[in-house]
Amino acid sequence: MESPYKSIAENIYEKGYVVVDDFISDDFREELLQEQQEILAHGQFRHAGIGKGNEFQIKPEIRSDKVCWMDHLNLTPLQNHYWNEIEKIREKINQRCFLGLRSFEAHFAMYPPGSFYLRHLDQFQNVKYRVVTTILYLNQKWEPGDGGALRMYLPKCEGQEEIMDVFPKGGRLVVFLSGEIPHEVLPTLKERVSITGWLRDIEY
Ligand SMILES: O=C(O)CCC(=O)C(=O)O
Ligand SMILES: [Fe+2]
Repeated sequence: MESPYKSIAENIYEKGYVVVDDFISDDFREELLQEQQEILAHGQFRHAGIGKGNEFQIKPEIRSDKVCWMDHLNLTPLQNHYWNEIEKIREKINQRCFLGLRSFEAHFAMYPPGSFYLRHLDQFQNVKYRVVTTILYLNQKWEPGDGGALRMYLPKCEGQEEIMDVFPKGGRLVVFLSGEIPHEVLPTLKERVSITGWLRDIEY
């Protein structure tokens, strides 16, 4: 079988996004979820905001998730394993797409019941170093009735868009071009846990 990393890079090159099921094993997903729950229990999650630097604002009417950033200089063993998986994607994307990706940033995200994130692009308006978004879902089970889909607006010819809804099924990885694919998180009925990361064209 073709390596998932190479196939991710090929899909990013051809269409700008890809959804990969079972990107990680169920054991690894469960361990990451447990780590997230411990961090949450220690009160280390914060209300997420929008914008960068002086533009940063907490706006619950736009996004109502909570996040905990990973520290790339101080990763736990599990976070390091996750980082290494993303590193393999970074290498393949650079080889195939010449995007000059140099670094990565990531946070755990937790959407409490009733929360959402309205339509947006992941590139900031003032600084555009986020080039590729990666989202890995950690919930054990997800039913369509639980809501919380990631809705992507895929650009088509003549300004048209195609809507694609992706459920946050555990172990599923979604990768897309941060500056090109608008997306939103539809209101979730259940606690929704993920790791969101961005491959960047700047050094640490
Ligand atoms: O969790 C998701 O499905 C998307 C999250 C997102 O769009 C973001 O954090 O920028
Ligand atoms: Fe986003």
